[in-house]
Amino acid sequence: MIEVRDLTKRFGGHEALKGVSIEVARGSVYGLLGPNGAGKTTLIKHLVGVYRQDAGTVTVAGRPVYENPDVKAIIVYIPDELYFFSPYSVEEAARFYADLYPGWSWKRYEILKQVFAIDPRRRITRLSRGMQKQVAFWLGISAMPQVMVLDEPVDGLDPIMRKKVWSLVLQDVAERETTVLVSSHNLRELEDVCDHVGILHNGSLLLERELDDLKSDIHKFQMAFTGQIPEKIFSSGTVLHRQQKGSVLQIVVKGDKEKLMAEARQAGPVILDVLPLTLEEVFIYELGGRGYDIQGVLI
Ligand SMILES: Nc1ncnc2c1ncn2[C@@H]1O[C@H](COP(=O)(O)OP(=O)(O)OP(=O)(O)O)[C@@H](O)[C@H]1O
Repeated sequence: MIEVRDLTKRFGGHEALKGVSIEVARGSVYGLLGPNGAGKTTLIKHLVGVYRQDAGTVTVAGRPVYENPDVKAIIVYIPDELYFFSPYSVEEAARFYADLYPGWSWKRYEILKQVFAIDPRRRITRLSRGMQKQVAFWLGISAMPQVMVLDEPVDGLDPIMRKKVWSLVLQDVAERETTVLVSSHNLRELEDVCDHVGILHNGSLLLERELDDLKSDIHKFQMAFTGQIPEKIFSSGTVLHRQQKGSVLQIVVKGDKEKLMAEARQAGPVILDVLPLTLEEVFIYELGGRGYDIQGVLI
């Protein structure tokens, strides 16, 4: 649904994107992670047709986005810094959206009134930042888009509203196969909602993976030994991390779980556990193994 190929963007002498390629299939949620200045917003602004690329291609539903109103009519963009026309009430903004988006549903708008509980006669610019974000989702979801592009979407929302907003978006993904690209600094926020993630750093994609895969081929073994801890336990996988405390060994290995389990048993531990890994740990070990200090890349 979303296809970005070798995207390059320069601002004066600064190369903000250096040949980035990503693909987001219909009905999936792609998380774009990266520290400040990595290029997330720049990439997003290409996806929604604000910027024209210096090189590469950017297509949504098979068509270029830049200067293409037909494609823009299927995309809802919720930016980090919201902008609303100052005299508009929620109701007036809804009428504006209804004209802009062919898929707009007044029925949905009415249903979502109960969720957001904001008086639609209120002028949007007089609402708090978090309430303005809620209005952006209220209108965005009512527009029935095929694609949602969300830049730091839940920043400024309280925890209950974060959950509500994500559940509405994910419901749309499940029922209407909406395609979502979401940017964030926060790995934990994305862990529960994305099925793919990409890490952008200094204008390049460091890593791009399917979450299930990412978690399924890295394993953390905890073993306790009565005697000497063997130097080498695994011969089939790649050891990403090893920590020994007294008689307990924690070892993070990439490889086939069954084979690794057999090798671990062979070493003769008195206790053997496979511990669950968070996405953050997976990234720490994956990128650490490639010479990156993840702490400097993500929070
Ligand atoms: N309009 C612009 N003119 C000049 N430089 C820009 C412009 N927009 C972005 N940049 C530069 O491009 C780089 C990427 O910026 P971008 O806003 O895409 O990062 P980001 O990953 O979204 O960061 P953040 O997490 O802080 O929002 C930065 O070095 C930034 O200074």
